[in-house]
Amino acid sequence: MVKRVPDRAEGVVVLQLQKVSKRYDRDRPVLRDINLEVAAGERLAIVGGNGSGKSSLLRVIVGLSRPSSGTVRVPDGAIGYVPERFPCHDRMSAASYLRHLGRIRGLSTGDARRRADELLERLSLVGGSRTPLRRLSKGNAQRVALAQAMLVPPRLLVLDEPASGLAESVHEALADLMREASSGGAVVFTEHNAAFVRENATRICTLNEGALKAADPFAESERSRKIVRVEVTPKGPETAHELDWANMRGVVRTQQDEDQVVLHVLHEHREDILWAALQNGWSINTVVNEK
Ligand SMILES: Nc1ncnc2c1ncn2[C@@H]1O[C@H](COP(=O)(O)OP(=O)(O)OP(=O)(O)O)[C@@H](O)[C@H]1O
Repeated sequence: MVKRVPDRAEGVVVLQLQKVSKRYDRDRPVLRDINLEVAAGERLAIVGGNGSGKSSLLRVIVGLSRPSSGTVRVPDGAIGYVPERFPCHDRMSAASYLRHLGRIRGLSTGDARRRADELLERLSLVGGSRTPLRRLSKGNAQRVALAQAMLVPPRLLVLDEPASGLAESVHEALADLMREASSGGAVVFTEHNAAFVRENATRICTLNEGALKAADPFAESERSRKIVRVEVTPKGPETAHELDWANMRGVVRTQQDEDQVVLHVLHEHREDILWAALQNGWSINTVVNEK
């Protein structure tokens, strides 16, 4: 059952799940008796392994999938949703698509155009806003998906792995949009990029065996696991390939330090990261244990 929460005041609960379970066919439940409250101002990250049910939970929240049992209460205002893969096979350009959607969502033609242009500029759509949707790369389609979710300020913004498919150069713009959304509502997102979660979530929950628990697994993993500091530099613009270090498995944090990139890497992934650097024409300057 899906109900609407009428209260629009700041700080109040905008999303509430009560004993929500989901099973596909006769399989064992993907979600079991999930209770969750998210208040305005929060940016909640749901983390968990592959297949743990994160996307299923988000689809239940936005109403694309019905819970097998339990109640989902959503806010009265707009809900913005960005799926893991944004299907865009249309010949329409990104700008026209967003303008049309803006009109459908109640904006005037001028406001829809201005908001679409502003969002595409903030998200640095590569190739320009006149490119037909079906010619967009996955990362650029993801930028249009984010823009459509933010056309009208959503009361609840739901993002399925927003950073993973996006170039690191756009992560700050993404984080900015998430802060903007949580200033007037709440954000719920899933993400495999640990550094992005740590920097942008105000709260973290883990999904495991269908159960949702409050946790900060990254703080815990950093306390209990060995971190290695690896400093790398590209050998030269012609020889080194650009690498998306922050999205690599085992990298918990990255920093730019003049011309070198400082990587904080989980010890067990150290060899993979060093191998990736060497394979892609990067020099390894330092490798030291952090503790
Ligand atoms: N429409 C569906 N019909 C049947 N089974 C499904 C459906 N959608 C998801 N599942 C199954 O439910 C389980 C959870 O899938 P889900 O995509 O929600 O996990 P996830 O945590 O988002 O995974 P990932 O991190 O790999 O994206 C998986 O076993 C998946 O195969």
